[in-house]
Amino acid sequence: MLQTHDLTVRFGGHVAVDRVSAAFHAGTLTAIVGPNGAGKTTYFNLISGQLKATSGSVHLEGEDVTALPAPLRTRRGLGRAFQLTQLFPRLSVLENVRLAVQSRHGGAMKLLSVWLDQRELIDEAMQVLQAVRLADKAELPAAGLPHGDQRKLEVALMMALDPKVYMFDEPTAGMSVDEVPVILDLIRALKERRDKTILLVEHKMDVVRELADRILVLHQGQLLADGPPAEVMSLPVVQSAYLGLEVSAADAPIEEAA
Ligand SMILES: Nc1ncnc2c1ncn2[C@@H]1O[C@H](COP(=O)(O)OP(=O)(O)OP(=O)(O)O)[C@@H](O)[C@H]1O
Repeated sequence: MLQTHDLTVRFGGHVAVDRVSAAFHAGTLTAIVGPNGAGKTTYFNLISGQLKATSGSVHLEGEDVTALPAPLRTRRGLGRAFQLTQLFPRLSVLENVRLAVQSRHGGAMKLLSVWLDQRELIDEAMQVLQAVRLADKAELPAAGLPHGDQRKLEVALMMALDPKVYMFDEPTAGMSVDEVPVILDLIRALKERRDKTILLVEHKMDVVRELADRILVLHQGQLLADGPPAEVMSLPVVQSAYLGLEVSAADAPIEEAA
């Protein structure tokens, strides 16, 4: 289980994420929605360790990981789609994914011969590339991929690490219409496995409605609503937030509105 407790970050006087408490369970896909600037990406950054919290905590499987830097949180099983800056741009697509597969296997592969190591790692990396439909671009340098393919590569790298918690931040943004279903199918397949905790920041409400077991609404850094999709989306306070009307979590507590 992943938990945030009163998670908060301030940038000067601005509180971008404001005492957000929530728990995320394996087998559940939670969509995090909210208007632009609501704090969704910042909340992700606090969970993954890209940003240091001003106060509050993040727990993974009962362990307090709040003080851990991002790479150590990754090792504990928190998977955040890689940013392009974290790739090896001159290495091929396949090499990048192979390195991610290798880092997941860690010491376990040492027992095998070097040749077997390489063969198995490459086979596994190719399977991941097939899943995201990038196998035909395996030999190209990562930096040369068009935008949609780079987004697929980000997902491929996360899959190669096979974390306990998958965090997708607008995974289909900037993709062409024929590429979007590839990523959505993958997320659907992950969900069907029932053993992964999936967090999805997504603006497209049709995607959210189809995939989410639960919706968490952020508004001005605060948790405005948290619950099953139909229930949450029908709340007047949520509709107001989406229409951009003046509203705050304090004006309409979720308990009263539900
Ligand atoms: N490093 C930073 N320094 C200062 N302000 C920041 C920083 N990161 C985020 N913010 C501010 O925090 C607020 C929340 O931003 P965030 O990107 O998390 O929103 P979001 O909900 O993901 O928005 P969008 O849907 O547009 O991506 C915004 O007002 C943003 O300007």
